[in-house]
Amino acid sequence: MRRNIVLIGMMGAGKTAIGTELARRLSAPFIDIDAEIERAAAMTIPEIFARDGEPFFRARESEVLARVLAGQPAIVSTGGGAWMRQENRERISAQGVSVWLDCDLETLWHRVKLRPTRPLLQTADPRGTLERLLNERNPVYALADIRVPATRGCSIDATTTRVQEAIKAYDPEILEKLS
Ligand SMILES: Nc1ncnc2c1ncn2[C@@H]1O[C@H](COP(=O)(O)OP(=O)(O)O)[C@@H](O)[C@H]1O
Ligand SMILES: O=C(O)C1=C[C@@H](OP(=O)(O)O)[C@@H](O)[C@H](O)C1
Ligand SMILES: [Mg+2]
Repeated sequence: MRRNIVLIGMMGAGKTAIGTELARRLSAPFIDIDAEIERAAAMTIPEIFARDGEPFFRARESEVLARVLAGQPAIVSTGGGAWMRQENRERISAQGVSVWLDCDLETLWHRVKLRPTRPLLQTADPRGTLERLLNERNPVYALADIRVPATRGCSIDATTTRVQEAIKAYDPEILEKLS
């Protein structure tokens, strides 16, 4: 049954911020998959990448996502790479509505450049890495049920309103299941 709202998109697109605000407005549970992984591992995401590597992180990410999607209906914010795995996409599509926060490179870079919390960007050329990932991932993000533009001009508030309206147009019943 499709009963979760699942935010997908690049690092810095606003999945955590918009998910938090959407859940507040709907009085619905909010779950951030990265935060759940950190809680379960009692380590931060950079620590998990440094100690156990990306394949280990991806395996934990899929496990946590499956558990969360099967739990109470919720607003779920994924990490940017979660949607890249087919098994994750299939689970999300079976148990929720996927919402892609589509954001341009300049905006993403502006938001993530000062934060050391994203291990994939700890490279010699982080902006180039972000651009490469964006170009690789955008065609896959485009498979989402709903696309919402999330560029620099739109505040968290305005983007959340757009997400709400897009979900209402796509499947009004899912909002009822959440509240
Ligand atoms: N629409 C927006 N307008 C302004 N700032 C935003 C917007 N969306 C996100 N941010 C800010 O950008 C940063 C990254 O957002 P975050 O929600 O962590 O992105 P993600 O979870 O997709 O990586 C945060 O500091 C957040 O407050
Ligand atoms: O894009 C990615 O592969 C990742 C995005 C991060 O989450 P955010 O998208 O919330 O930054 C986090 O899961 C990890 O650093 C990997
Ligand atoms: Mg996030």
